[in-house]
Amino acid sequence: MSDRQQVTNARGERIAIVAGLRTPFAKQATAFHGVSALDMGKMVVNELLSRSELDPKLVEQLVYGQVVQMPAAPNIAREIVLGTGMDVSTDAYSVTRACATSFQSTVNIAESIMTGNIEVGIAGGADSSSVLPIGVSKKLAHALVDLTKARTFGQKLAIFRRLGLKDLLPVPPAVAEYSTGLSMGQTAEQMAKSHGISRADQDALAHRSHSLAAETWASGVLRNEVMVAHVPPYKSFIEQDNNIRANSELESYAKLRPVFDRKHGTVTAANSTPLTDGASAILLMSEGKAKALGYTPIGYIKSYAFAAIDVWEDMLMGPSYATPLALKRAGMQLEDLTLIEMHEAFAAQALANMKMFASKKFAQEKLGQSRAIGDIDMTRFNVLGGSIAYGHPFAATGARLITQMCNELKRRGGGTGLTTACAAGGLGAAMILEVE
Ligand SMILES: CC(=O)SCCNC(=O)CCNC(=O)[C@H](O)C(C)(C)COP(=O)(O)OP(=O)(O)OC[C@H]1O[C@@H](n2cnc3c(N)ncnc32)[C@H](O)[C@@H]1OP(=O)(O)O
Repeated sequence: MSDRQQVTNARGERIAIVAGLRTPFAKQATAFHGVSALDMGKMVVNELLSRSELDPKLVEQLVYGQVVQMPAAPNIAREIVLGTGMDVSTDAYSVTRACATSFQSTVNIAESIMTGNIEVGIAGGADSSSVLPIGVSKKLAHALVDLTKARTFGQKLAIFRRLGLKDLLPVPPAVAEYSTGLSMGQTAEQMAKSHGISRADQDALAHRSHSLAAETWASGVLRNEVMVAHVPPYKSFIEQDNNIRANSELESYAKLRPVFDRKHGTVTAANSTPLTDGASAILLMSEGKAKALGYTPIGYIKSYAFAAIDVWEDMLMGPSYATPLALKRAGMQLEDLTLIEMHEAFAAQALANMKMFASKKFAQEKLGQSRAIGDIDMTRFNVLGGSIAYGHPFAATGARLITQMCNELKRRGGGTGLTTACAAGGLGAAMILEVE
């Protein structure tokens, strides 16, 4: 089998990213408080269709994802189709790959186009940290099921007697690994310690992220890819990401106390992504269809790869495993890339991955290759700032990275760009995009 990946349909046409759009990203319980991921998903898909002036009937498939699932609407993709002006016959299904979910939905649509099953599709993802499926304790859930079977008052009373007061408390979903119980922040702490990532370096990366993102917003370039979101019940709107700190002082980062290891830790609110609400979407077509409909694509998918590693150690190291695969499949080396965009879950995680990109030892021992992935040139890395500043509505981030990369490459006159993300479950995603 060849290492190279042919990201085309049977006619040899590339997979075109015709347009990408997102809502502004808002910190938990701020502008999108009370607005579900589904509602944000509907907003962004509606606006994408309207801005693209595309007849919704032409969209043959919509693949969408949400990391924090809402039990009331488990197939968010189909609800988006039914809740927007889309044709009811548009096929729709939902996927999850934790923080790399919209990489996955993009690949699903791309693969549907590659096989010739469809010519036009929409991918994306949305998450809300403000509208959550707040659950009940295991004991209460057990009792509630038993109650439906109890016939007599005495049987019902006996079931209630099994419960203590604390069993009645609501249980919010944890941002933690199911199999290890470790929170993402604890994993970031673990990675900072095992890879010797200092607090100062983490704060400096976070500060860089905010400064670049603030400059990017000030330049106006994000207006093309970030919609103004009118927030139900339509008395307010949000037009810009609200986590970004313009003119923040690096000294103020150093003052914060670590969150996940209060005594010996280095991971703080400033060098972590915040809990965020937001949605994104991408319109994909075969190159021929895009041309026939008169669109100029913003980019094409050159290669992609997913990887999976252990969850007990270095769980957020996915980019260091997925990137070499995507590079190999594109027939490229890291230094050939015009730009690199890595999801910053935590500064410690991004810095540990950057360190492993440069490590020959890591390449030999973990990847079975003699050469390091490559040194990251900071003038090409997260040039518009990263997730620490923009925020990270889990399922929406991949599509943000892809769209932002295509548009930035275009502004620079074209080239190739890597987008990569770590994800819970020890997963990693990487996609190389080419722009003319
Ligand atoms: C694959 C993956 O992507 S894994 C990642 C998944 N995502 C996560 O796990 C989310 C991680 N993040 C979190 O859980 C939360 O954001 C936390 C726990 C780190 C912080 O939560 P909170 O304490 O609610 O953050 P909050 O925004 O209130 O900030 C705390 C303080 O730090 C301050 N602060 C935050 N950022 C900065 C900054 N850049 N500079 C200076 N001060 C800052 C805030 O102003 C606030 O100060 P105050 O208490 O005086 O008001």
